[in-house]
Amino acid sequence: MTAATLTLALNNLHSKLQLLTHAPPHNGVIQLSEAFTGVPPLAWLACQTQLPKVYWQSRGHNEECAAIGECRQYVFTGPVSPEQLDAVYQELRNQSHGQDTRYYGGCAFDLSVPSWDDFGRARFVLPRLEVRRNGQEYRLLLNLDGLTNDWSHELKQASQAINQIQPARPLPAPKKYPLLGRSDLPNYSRWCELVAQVTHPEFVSNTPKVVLSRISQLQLAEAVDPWSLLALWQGRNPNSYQFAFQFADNNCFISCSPERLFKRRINELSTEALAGTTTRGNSDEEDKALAEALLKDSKNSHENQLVAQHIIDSLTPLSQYIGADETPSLFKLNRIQHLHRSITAEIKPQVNDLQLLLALHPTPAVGGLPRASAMSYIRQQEGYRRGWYAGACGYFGKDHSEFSVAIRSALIANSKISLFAGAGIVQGSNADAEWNELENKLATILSLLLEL
Ligand SMILES: C=C(O[C@@H]1C=C(C(=O)O)C=C[C@H]1O)C(=O)O
Ligand SMILES: [Mg+2]
Repeated sequence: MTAATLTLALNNLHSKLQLLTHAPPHNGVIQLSEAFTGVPPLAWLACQTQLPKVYWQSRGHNEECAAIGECRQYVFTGPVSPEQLDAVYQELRNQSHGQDTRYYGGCAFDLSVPSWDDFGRARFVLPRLEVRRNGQEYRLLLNLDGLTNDWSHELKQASQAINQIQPARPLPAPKKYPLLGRSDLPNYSRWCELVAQVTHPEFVSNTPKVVLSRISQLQLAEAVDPWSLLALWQGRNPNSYQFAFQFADNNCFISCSPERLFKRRINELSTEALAGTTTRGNSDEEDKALAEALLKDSKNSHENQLVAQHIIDSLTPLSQYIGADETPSLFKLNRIQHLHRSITAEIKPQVNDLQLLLALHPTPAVGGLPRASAMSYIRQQEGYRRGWYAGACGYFGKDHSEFSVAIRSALIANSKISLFAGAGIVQGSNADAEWNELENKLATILSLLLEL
């Protein structure tokens, strides 16, 4: 049997909805699914008019999802405790009734401080409609809330969502934008002060690592299309995650992050320590020399080792078994290369995704060590709100869950784009070299946006 086109799949969903007119089959989420021939998910999503919009592509490109609208949404704008998150998480689990439902979303870098408007400190969406690709197979999914006390309204909403689907058009051609202004916070001189403070021997003896970061706000001459920009970014770093969250008009968070927070398949967990950075060479020879120097460098090895050890310590109480690469290998990106250690674990049967998320996030790759003192320093000294930058973004599902660390990311509001970059500061860090590391981490996105 050949799979249906998108139009046919939408019609089939409509027909399935008609069969549910009288009552929901059970008191949970009801998921309708149709196989179809597929559409390019990012281009399709760019054309949709319903919010929120969520895009997710796994590292390795095997899984991709474009989702729109909401069947349910959980937003925490104020202070949120692990207990509150757990209560919501348990509710979601109980409603899935064995179906392949996914809650997409994320949490801010620091749950204890205000996040960005429109995003919240933590936010998870069960989308109304999803295009999901697994390898070459596409499915169109529709979620319905069977717990509602107005089922006919729920059906009407779902049917409207189907009717409002727009056909996919190709993404606008890539273009460069004239730069009207740029501001960095912290600026270079403040950065030097901060690095001096956190590398002071007395400070280091209590807090061996703090990941300091910077927001670079660019004012461009025209509005940026987040979807085209993400597609370009994806082309440059295919071995990264790509994701986007848009909850309000003209405010979209995109990321092309190399870093996995965790991936769970039933009880098999994969995570990693990605920390330690150098540039790429202009020739194979130079690239190899830079790689070898990175592998030998004690400051970079220390950055990576602290992350690996902390992840192992945090996961040990939650795992039956845990294993990690003893020595780092290289993770190469378009303009930089990192040190990387894989960590795998078999988690204990009663351990859930929320426990994993809270145990791991934020890792010392983006926060520091010990977590509490590094976070407290960042909160007091960094001077801007990180919001979802360096937060955890991804999805919770039944058998599969995956989260990435939202670095190499940008917040786009029309012609204003905020870029973020951080660097792990440890004993032996030099302010100039770390400032250059920030620049190197922005090199790919800047080369896509600006005529350089
Ligand atoms: C914090 C960022 O990256 C992190 C810091 C790194 C480092 O200092 O070497 C490397 C990878 C990430 O763990 C970022 O890109 O914003
Ligand atoms: Mg570094």
